[in-house]
Amino acid sequence: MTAQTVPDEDRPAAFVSPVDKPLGVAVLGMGNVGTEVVRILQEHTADLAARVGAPLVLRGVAVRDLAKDRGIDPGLLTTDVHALVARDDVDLVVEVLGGIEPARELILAALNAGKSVVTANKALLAEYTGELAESAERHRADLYFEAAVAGAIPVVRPLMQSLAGDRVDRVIGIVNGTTNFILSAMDETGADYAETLAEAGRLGYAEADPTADVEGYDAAAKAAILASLAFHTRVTSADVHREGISSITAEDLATARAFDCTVKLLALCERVVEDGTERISVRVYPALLPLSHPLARVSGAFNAVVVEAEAAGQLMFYGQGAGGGPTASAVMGDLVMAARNKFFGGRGPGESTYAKLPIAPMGDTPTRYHVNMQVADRTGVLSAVAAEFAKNDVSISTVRQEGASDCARLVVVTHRAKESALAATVAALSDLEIVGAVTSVLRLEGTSE
Ligand SMILES: NC(=O)C1=CN([C@@H]2O[C@H](COP(=O)(O)OP(=O)(O)OC[C@H]3O[C@@H](n4cnc5c(N)ncnc54)[C@H](O)[C@@H]3O)[C@@H](O)[C@H]2O)C=CC1
Ligand SMILES: N[C@@H](CC=O)C(=O)O
Ligand code: NA
Repeated sequence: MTAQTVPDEDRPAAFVSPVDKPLGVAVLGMGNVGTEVVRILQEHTADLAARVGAPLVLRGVAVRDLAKDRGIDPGLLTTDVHALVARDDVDLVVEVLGGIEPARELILAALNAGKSVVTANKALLAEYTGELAESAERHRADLYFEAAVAGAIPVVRPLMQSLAGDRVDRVIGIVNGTTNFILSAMDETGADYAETLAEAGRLGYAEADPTADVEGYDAAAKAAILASLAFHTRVTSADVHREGISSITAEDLATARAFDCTVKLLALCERVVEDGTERISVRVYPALLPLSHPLARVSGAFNAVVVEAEAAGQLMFYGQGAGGGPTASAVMGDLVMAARNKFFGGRGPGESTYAKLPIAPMGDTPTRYHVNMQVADRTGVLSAVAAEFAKNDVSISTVRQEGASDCARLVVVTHRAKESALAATVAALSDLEIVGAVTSVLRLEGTSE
């Protein structure tokens, strides 16, 4: 397939370039995402040229193994990733290698040479956006990363551009496809945790090291990116409270169902105003969600992000958040935008961190809780348990008891309380002679109480 140039007569007069120079693209990495990016670049050459205003020409693809048949001209493949980025005929770099190094130094090398970069690398962005954005700014290049959060779903661009004139108060999302795939399968079919995780790997959803998915690191990186954009404040992974799904049991899912809820791994980014002081809370954990909540119906590898803004109200973004094709769709959207900017001159909006809001410690974060306990079924148990909640100023919403004798199960659902108050309550309950064990504590999100 040959690159096509848009005829001048088909372009608005202001956009006719005197030099119809093609734009050179380097793709770094040919795994799940890179393979799809290369396919789209090669199969949709004419459409892309028309949308950019100039042909996009693939100059090379960095791989680790030259011998592997990848269905493209082997002359495009190279293991010398640094030399590929440095080529004079490369104007735009797509980084889909993953990991911190060499991705970081390659992106910096590209930006320092004035080349625009599109990356899907949330792990890198959640640590180094500051350094990368500064280099992009200094060298008048674009740094785009729609694919880094919720794959194909447009959420970075809406936060950065569409909502630039509004005030975002809250972002709550399911932003990890692998864990949503696992939790949905465990909930809907009682599927086995380990087998479902392996299937997520086969389908191209899981990270190279799936610990990043199941322990919440991937969602925490995405939460850091979302919070930075939403609150105009630099937030890194270290600022995010993180818990994964590896401790979620079939019993937790059954309890959730008994309360008309399900369990989802949520990323929550909130503006918290207390005594006139504004802070932000950014956290990732598995939580109960009422089945009536729109995020409760998001199943499989799908992602969804709900944004609440002062003037816009509630917005919901939904779609495929993982997999080679959906992620490549977001990469290609960014690539077309970055290429248009290169061709016509100008840049897209860059990082905005002017607000510099402080991060609220997790202990100060208020939410609701389901506290599951094993108790003795004796007179006075309920009042003793209730007294510990009251002592710590944690108000009880409902109590449910199942079973009898020494292995009765008590589930206490609270109203909103601070994490530190709940932790003190749980410690006190565990010391009570009538409480055998506090078997699980799950947060309850998405209710108005
Ligand atoms: N797979 C998905 O659903 C999504 C992935 N992402 C991100 O996209 C990036 C790529 O993800 P995948 O394609 O799934 O990963 P992958 O592991 O399938 O592909 C990465 C490829 O880069 C190659 N590579 C790594 N270092 C290299 C080096 N120094 N030189 C040459 N080749 C090198 C690897 O051999 C591998 O083929 C990651 O940052 C990931 O977090 C983002 C959103 C969704
Ligand atoms: N491993 C990630 C891939 C997309 O970001 C996920 O499962 O969501
Ligand atoms: Na996205």
